[in-house]
Amino acid sequence: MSDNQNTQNTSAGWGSKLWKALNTDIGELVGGEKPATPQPAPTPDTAPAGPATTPVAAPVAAPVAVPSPAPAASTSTEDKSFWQKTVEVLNTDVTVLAKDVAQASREVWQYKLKAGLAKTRDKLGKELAALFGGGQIDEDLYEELETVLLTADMGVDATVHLLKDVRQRVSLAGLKDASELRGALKGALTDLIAPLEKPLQVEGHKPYIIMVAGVNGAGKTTSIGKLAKYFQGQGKSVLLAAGDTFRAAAREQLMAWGERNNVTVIAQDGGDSAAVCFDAINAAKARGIDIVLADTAGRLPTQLHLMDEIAKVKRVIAKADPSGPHEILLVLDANTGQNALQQVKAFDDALGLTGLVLTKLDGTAKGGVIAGIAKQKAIPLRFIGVGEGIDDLRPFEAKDYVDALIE
Ligand SMILES: Nc1nc2c(ncn2[C@@H]2O[C@H](COP(=O)(O)OP(=O)(O)OP(=O)(O)O)[C@@H](O)[C@H]2O)c(=O)[nH]1
Repeated sequence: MSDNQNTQNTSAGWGSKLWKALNTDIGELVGGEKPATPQPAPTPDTAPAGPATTPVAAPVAAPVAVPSPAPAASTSTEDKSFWQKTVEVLNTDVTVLAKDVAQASREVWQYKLKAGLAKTRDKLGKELAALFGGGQIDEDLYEELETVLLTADMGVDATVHLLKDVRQRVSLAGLKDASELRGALKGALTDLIAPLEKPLQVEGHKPYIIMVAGVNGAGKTTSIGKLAKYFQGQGKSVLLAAGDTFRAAAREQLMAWGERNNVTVIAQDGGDSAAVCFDAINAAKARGIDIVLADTAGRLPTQLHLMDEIAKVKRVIAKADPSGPHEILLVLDANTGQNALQQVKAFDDALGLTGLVLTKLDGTAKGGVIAGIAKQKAIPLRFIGVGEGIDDLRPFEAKDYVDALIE
């Protein structure tokens, strides 16, 4: 008999025994006497110490500990292995289930990303399809490729870089046919934007203070709501600082969101942004909160007094916690295209950015701007947004992005 058959037979024996255990009382199962009065059902981590009459409940949803110390002296070796096997199977199933859920969630995101990038892909894709349709690779083709990349908002520097890289790939691999350029372009683009892929690790500080900045309407407040949900999903506790004291609706927006999701929001009537952030950090310390997400009012880089004001918010945060802020995120609206590069530079000069969030990729054909950002200065692109839904913001992954952009 093969090992496989052996395992199946043993499992079948165990399975029918488990079925019996679930449906009959344990007293009968282990050969003991039927009790006069009902006893609580055994659970895997207590093991059968005696008879019971209540059927065992449905499998638990969290990993189960193997019985320890060893089950009661009266339990036979066979019973011990029966319960150990039960525990093993329950644990295995939960692990498999968790993997399935993670895989399904990844597939949903890849679908959303693809749908979100449809506008950019339709434009870029159609033009590239015409270019890569067939024929020889020649100078005319490179020129046309240059135009296509520029119109997808990649910017001059990134376009020059990509063309140089594509040419190298063509000559190294001895490519001749235009259809082979697609792979070369995907490779060059992935390599260019890969340095932006550095997921945010909220570890090492408690609270971990994340300050959020950006121009008006970029999606700061909405992104904070989405991020709070994202971090809650990772088992972290979150507190929000309604530091956008300029736009009253921003505070209400944040408070409504906090109420719905059971997240504390620190806000003040009037008051200044720095004071709200200061209070929020102290409240988070007192409550043992893991993450503080601090909103700020929208401002243009040309409004110098407002750029000074946001630098002050950063300094005041450092007064509440000398190690903070631990992350300074700039939220960019993808619709702004190449303009985003100036915003990155100005906010980086004022605050020293540690990460970027690119929102509204779903509403624009300017998704190529990521290449321009990567070429200018590879500040990690922590998250990208492809919709208004709460789950429409996720960590940036270069390969997924390029796959969704160039089919
Ligand atoms: N389609 C789409 N809309 C988004 C996305 N992110 C944010 N929005 C929308 O953009 C609009 C502005 O978002 P807010 O979060 O209010 O922007 P803000 O930066 O806080 O605005 P100010 O406080 O005025 O500076 C809202 O209608 C959001 O729903 C996204 O990824 N896709």
